[in-house]
Amino acid sequence: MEHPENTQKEKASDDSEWRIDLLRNTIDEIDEKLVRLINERLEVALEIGRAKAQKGAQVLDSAREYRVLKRVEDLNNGPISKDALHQVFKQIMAASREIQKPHRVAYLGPEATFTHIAAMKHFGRTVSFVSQPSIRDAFNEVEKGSCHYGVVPVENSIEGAINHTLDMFFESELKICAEKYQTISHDLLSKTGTLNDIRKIYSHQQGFAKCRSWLQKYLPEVALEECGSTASALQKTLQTPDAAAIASNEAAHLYDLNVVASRIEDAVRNTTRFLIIGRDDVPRTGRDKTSVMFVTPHVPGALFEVLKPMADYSVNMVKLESRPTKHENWSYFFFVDIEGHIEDSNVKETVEKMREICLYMKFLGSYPRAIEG
Ligand SMILES: O=C(O)C(=O)C[C@]1(C(=O)O)C=C[C@@H](O)C=C1
Repeated sequence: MEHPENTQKEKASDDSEWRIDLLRNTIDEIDEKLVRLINERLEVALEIGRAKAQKGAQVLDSAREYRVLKRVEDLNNGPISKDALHQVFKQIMAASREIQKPHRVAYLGPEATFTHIAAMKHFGRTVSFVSQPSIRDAFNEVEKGSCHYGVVPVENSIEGAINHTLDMFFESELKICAEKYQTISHDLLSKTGTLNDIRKIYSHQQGFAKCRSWLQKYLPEVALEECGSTASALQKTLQTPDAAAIASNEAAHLYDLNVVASRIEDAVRNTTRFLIIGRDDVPRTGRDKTSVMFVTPHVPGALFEVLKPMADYSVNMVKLESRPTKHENWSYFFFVDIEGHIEDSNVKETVEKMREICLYMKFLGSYPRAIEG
């Protein structure tokens, strides 16, 4: 005779299976509605695209996208997290842009670098991303029109400014259309996702340097093989079941790998700020940043005089950076980020006053202020 406890367990398991099937039917019904609604939304976006094409307006409207994200965030009562909701809507809006007009985005490569990750997070995955060998190439691709936007790093919270990017703004007519903060953190990724399976680790030399203590503590016997890029470390890991790669968490999705361990770097995590460069004038959102570059006259107190209008018009400066002009010894370009949009009267007045005092001044763009993290 069968043990009564066993029959009870079997019955409970049958019940659960039946319940899961039922709930999955409900999910299928919801998915049907979602697909219909997403396509309905895309039809409307297509109409907007036609209207934009008629009046010669650009496809991407960062200010509108910001407002859409803010609105759905305010509507949300959970359980979906704010981040997950943002990701869903960013993908939907990327699909809208794609059917309005497919975009190409140049980024400082190679593939799977943090610039690539930041670009994908900003634009969504449906855009075509074109890897570039240098910051100059990323600017050039957008300037000659083969890409709509470029994504380049501009500063790191620990290592400071990325000088190549700042210097390019002197030569280039491109503007800053948006900014994106990306946490720089390393994960260990493998096919199985299990620490005990790992016999070899592939990484770019920087990955090994940044994660030395963790590797020594948890995988002291494992062979380390340096690769020319994170992309090649990931490719090799895909082909080697007992290997792992050091890369960003997002690279796990990109290469269909599993996370063995997260945040394995020795030092505190740092953040890089990336700029989205293009030709657009971005409308005001009410939560913006404006960037300008200038050269002051060579007289005592000149920098003080140039910055004074900010105090006079109550404008908050959030960054000041300097770079040699390379035309004359000890002469500098200053880069300033201030809060507000060039259409805000106090920002406009400030920039105009500054322009009167400066030897050279260039407006680099007003764009929505990004949230760190
Ligand atoms: O509102 C627009 O301008 C649209 O084209 C629609 C939409 C969206 O999907 O919500 C798509 C692209 C724009 O960047 C902004 C918003």
